[in-house]
Amino acid sequence: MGEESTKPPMIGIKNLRFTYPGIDGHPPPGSAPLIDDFNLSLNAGDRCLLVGSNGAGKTTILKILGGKHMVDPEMVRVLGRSAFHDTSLTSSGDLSYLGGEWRRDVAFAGFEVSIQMDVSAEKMIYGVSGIDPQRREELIKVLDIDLSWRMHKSSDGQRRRVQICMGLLKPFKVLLLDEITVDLDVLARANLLNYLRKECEERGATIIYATHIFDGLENWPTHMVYVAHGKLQLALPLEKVKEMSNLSLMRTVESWLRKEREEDRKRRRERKAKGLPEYENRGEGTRVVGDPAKHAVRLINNGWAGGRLNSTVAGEENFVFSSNRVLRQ
Ligand SMILES: Nc1ncnc2c1ncn2[C@@H]1O[C@H](COP(=O)(O)OP(=O)(O)OP(=O)(O)O)[C@@H](O)[C@H]1O
Repeated sequence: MGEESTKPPMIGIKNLRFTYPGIDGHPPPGSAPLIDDFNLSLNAGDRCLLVGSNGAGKTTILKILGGKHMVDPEMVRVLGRSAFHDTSLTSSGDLSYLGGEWRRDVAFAGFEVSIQMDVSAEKMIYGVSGIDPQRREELIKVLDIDLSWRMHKSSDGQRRRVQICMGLLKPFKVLLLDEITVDLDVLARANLLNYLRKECEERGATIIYATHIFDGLENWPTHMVYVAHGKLQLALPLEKVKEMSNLSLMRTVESWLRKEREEDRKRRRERKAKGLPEYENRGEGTRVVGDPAKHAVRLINNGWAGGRLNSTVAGEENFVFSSNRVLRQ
């Protein structure tokens, strides 16, 4: 992907290695990296499907690219810049990340807002300043948004359309989509996919889309990236994937995941036969602090910024939720 091009890639990942940090910002001792030896390069116009089984590391990779997790700036470049360190990438709208959370970090009324508050779709969408009115009208039409929808009373699909619209208002150069079309109806999803294809073909935008849903995607991507256990398994142009397999995209991915599961099972059986634990230690992102003989506390990195998550873990005692400087929402 892009090896033959002389232009710098829109997205460049080089020897990426990442472990979720413990409370002190360091990986838990003895843990294997969650993402390891990951390399990928994407050019303008590329539309890349990121596939893999649950827990493979897709969201983690997208969050790293979206500047939400800190890594060595040389490992991940977006538009030639480090997404974590160069916050102007996201504030300018050049880099847009759309994930499953009901939150948009667009500058609306000057701060991050929840998309579930008592406010109209119109206020949300028109509250973003510096937007080309023609682009805004087109997005409202593509996503078939009724501007009078009240966000706290909308359906999940309606709210999702507004969220997607807000994420696309600025003419992004790189768009990271973490399965956000699950709530959309068939028409909204098809229209959105067409719009995104057009953005790549006409404006040279680059998109990575992590998904488990292959409806309407048969000829949508230009590239396929398959990740398993945080490691890159395949990164190929779509036509190469089609040469390798005459199955549909969904069946092709299914066959990869089946093979992966069989290999996992075999590996676990072998580990067990050797008297080793079935599962390797990949690090939980938790760490015990204090004197265990007294009242040691297990600190949990829950991936949320401080004070934003009100939650308890039923049945667990001596647990303290905390956040970490190197993780952003
Ligand atoms: N904040 C966190 N701290 C520690 N570990 C985490 C954190 N978030 C995710 N993980 C772990 O990282 C691994 C990869 O998770 P990730 O969400 O990237 O997978 P995914 O491929 O997106 O999965 P899915 O298809 O289920 O969305 C999982 O084993 C998960 O438990």
